[in-house]
Amino acid sequence: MATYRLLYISIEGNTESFVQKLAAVAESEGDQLSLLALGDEIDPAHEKEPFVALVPTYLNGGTGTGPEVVEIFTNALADYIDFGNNARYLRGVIGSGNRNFNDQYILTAKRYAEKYHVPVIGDYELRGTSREAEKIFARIKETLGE
Ligand SMILES: Cc1cc2nc3c(=O)[nH]c(=O)nc-3n(C[C@H](O)[C@H](O)[C@H](O)COP(=O)(O)O)c2cc1C
Repeated sequence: MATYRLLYISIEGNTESFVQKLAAVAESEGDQLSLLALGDEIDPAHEKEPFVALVPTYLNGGTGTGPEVVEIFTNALADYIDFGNNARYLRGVIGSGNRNFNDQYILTAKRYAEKYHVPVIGDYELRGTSREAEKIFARIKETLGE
């Protein structure tokens, strides 16, 4: 049995729903998740083990991928990763969004990957499916080690 550390932020509940799907997959495989949901009310703390971040996309302005497209709502997650040495423990990001946004689909996760030099290990739309949770949990295990 292993425990996998996941950090996430969920403004409207979709990411929370997908995290619960991941938790169900983990439990079915005899593993556990160590979860931290970020928000403005969470005090910064020092992470002590490798983690993966689930990053929904909230952008406004612009229609493409230029720098004028600005983050809204999810900055608490980035601030937490930037705190102390936390970024050192980030091993990968999972992007979520809505394909209606075309080129901006999961753009925030892609920006994290570039900024922190880690891979995007999976993506899904909105609440995701159980099948996607199975595939992405397998990637989490590969990324964080058994
Ligand atoms: C104001 C707003 C802006 C959004 N911008 C994007 C975007 O640029 N790209 C994208 O892929 N999804 C975008 N989305 C879709 C969200 O990322 C998607 O609904 C996600 O599942 C929200 O996660 P949450 O319910 O956990 O907060 C946007 C949604 C809203 C409400």
